[in-house]
Amino acid sequence: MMMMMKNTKKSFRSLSETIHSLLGFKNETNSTWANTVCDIIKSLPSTADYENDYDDSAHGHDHDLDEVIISKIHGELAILNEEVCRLNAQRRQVLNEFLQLKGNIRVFCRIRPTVNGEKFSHQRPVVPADSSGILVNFSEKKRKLYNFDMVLHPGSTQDEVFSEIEPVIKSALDGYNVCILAYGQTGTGKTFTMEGNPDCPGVVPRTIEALFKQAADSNHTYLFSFSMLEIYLGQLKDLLIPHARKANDPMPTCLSIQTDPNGGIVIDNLVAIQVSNLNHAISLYRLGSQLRSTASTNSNKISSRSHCMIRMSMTCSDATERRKITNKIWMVDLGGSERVLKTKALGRRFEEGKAINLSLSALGDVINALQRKNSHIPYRNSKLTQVLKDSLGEDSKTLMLIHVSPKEEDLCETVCSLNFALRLRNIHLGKTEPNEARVMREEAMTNLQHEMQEIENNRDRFMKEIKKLNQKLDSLTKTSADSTEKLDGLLSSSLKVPQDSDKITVTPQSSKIPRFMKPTICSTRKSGTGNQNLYKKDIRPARRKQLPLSRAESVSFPLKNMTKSYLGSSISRASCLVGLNEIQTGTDDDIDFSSVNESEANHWVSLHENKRVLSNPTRVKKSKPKEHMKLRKPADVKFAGKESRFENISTVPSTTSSKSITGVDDSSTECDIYCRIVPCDTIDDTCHQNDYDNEVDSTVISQVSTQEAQNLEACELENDLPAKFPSMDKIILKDLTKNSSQKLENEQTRGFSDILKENILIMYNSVLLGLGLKSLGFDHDFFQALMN
Ligand SMILES: Nc1ncnc2c1ncn2[C@@H]1O[C@H](COP(=O)(O)OP(=O)(O)OP(=O)(O)O)[C@@H](O)[C@H]1O
Repeated sequence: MMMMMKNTKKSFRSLSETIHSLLGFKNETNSTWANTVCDIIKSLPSTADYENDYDDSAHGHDHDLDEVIISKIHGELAILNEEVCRLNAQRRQVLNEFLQLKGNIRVFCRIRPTVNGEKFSHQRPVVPADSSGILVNFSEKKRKLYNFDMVLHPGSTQDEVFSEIEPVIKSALDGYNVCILAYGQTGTGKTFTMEGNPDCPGVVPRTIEALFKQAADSNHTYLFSFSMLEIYLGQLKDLLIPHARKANDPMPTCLSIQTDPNGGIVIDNLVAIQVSNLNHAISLYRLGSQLRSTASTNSNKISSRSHCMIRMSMTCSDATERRKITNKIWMVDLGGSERVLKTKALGRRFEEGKAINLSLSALGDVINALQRKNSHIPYRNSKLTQVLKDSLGEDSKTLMLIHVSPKEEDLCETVCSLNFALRLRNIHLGKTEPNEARVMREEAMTNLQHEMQEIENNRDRFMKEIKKLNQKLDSLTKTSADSTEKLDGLLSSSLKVPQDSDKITVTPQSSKIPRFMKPTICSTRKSGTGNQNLYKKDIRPARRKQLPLSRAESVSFPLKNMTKSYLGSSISRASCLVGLNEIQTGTDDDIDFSSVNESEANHWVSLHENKRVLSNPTRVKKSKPKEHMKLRKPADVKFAGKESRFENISTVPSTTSSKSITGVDDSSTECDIYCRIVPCDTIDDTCHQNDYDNEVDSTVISQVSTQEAQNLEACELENDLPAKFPSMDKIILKDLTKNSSQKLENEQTRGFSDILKENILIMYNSVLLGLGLKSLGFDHDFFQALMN
């Protein structure tokens, strides 16, 4: 490259010498363009200058030092990352041991506080005994203690509940399937625990938040997707797809449960939406919650009549040590168990209650069989257990949150719930765990917790170190990129190196070139030179290029009849169609894609592990043409007949020309098009009409007198000028007519031989200049422009 540059430099010199020697008559001719050519050549940097600059910027000591530091940082980062991976694996192992000691199926009990002025007799029926026991008072003499992994007393906060759940979220990120279930009688606070309210968010929003946070803190990249369904009357319903409400509404796609070759559960047709942040996931959760089947019952004003299941799937491909590449966390708000006789439910409510009780019983059977390590696990007895099949077994973590009512009249249901929980727990830990064994277990758990804390502290330290190094690396690479850019700038200001050619093209400094020598924008575009700087990162596409109608990545989505809380959030295709009040459809075919074309729709829904995964779609708004852009529309514009005529117009001061003539402020690439477009509001229509109809042939001018020619030209020019600028057009007109009269005067005073001589001389010089410039790499377009 250096050799090439030197050779070219030689050719610059020889060109300048050649032109100087060949144009020995330069002084006689006194042509301004010949002087300008010499100026250009003189202004070219000398070889020595270039070499110095190049050496300074590209081969400086700083640059070398940076390179050394960068490679050192890379080395350190590799070691630190390895260390973090090792600590992650260690932490995972310790956490797993800890959870195993705690129990892969853990059972908590939450006692609902009194609400809405509920009153009690002198003795409360359900009282927390200690942190893990509940005392049930059947009568004054008869009491029974129930033990759990943890008891959450009536005054417990959502924070306290979540702190018990948090360790399993780490397990989920480690690749284990996790299942969090809220079980209990109707009206005992299951939905409150899982969903919460804006003031006290529940387990679902907190879990999602923790997932995103912990994923961001880890040194891996996770991809999350959100799904939500309900099991209503034994049927699976996608809560991100609107249900049919009217008779003629199409039925939603049927969800079916399949098992993949690895034993994983796949729900066919379930919508899974990739979520990149908490807000996105929460807006989907809210949307799904609104579609839940609820009804008012004797026990609860807004009673859930189904099992609501929220699934967050996570994929992490860059952590080989993870249990699975893709795993999931299920958060299930189970339907309330109820005594149908007590609730006096009839008809549909009765059917709902029956279906809920049946599936809850099936769930109890499955967990019981799992704990007993039975050879047959009765998963197939309900849809609920089929869906949770791969999240309840050995290789997963289960949390059961049992909810009980504090009311005496609910004692029977409370005892049922407690017995259900006991059945799960007793099997896991053994009915009578000796005290000694329990103490040892607890001690081991505390040690493991400390060990885990230490590992996490070390890991955090390393992570901080990695972050610091990365920042340093960024700043160093930026510096080196800056210096490269500086070098590029230097190169492009003097020598332009085309990517695909070994030729070096000289780009003369535009300010030094007379206007007639500048290539037109059209020619630069054709030749790929000009504004398209090869080294510029953001090469702007020509404006004419239409933007694609939709992008794969999401920003926002137009929502029909969406409540205020959803506005501005990214929502699924389903939500786009939901219209909440106007529920329409559920199938791919039925979905109202009226605002979306077919290819877009296909783009949104991609198959991901047999699931329908909606990549977050974005509808790119067709923006209304701006006022000044409207001027470009054919109906609104008039084309000046000749380029030369336009050029006259373009001499109108910049404020006018930039707005009214080009209509573009920054796109130089489009300039050659819009330059020729004159908006109708800047040209008087009558004048313009004359302009075309009465266009004067230039040959006529030679036949008329000088004065007539002047008048005619002035008249023509006057017609061309915008009527809006009377003062300015007079000035321009005066200048132009003056020039043309001078020209005619010269024509008359000089003899024919003089004119011929001058023309030959110009031609001769042009050829010489052409030969010289050709050797510098100027292309055909340039000469065309020159000739024009
Ligand atoms: N821990 C709590 N603190 C304050 N209010 C609570 C608590 N638990 C429940 N509630 C209140 O009790 C009422 C019933 O709760 P919720 O709807 O969550 O019960 P549920 O078990 O989900 O009922 P269902 O099974 O019928 O859906 C609600 O008004 C809720 O706000």
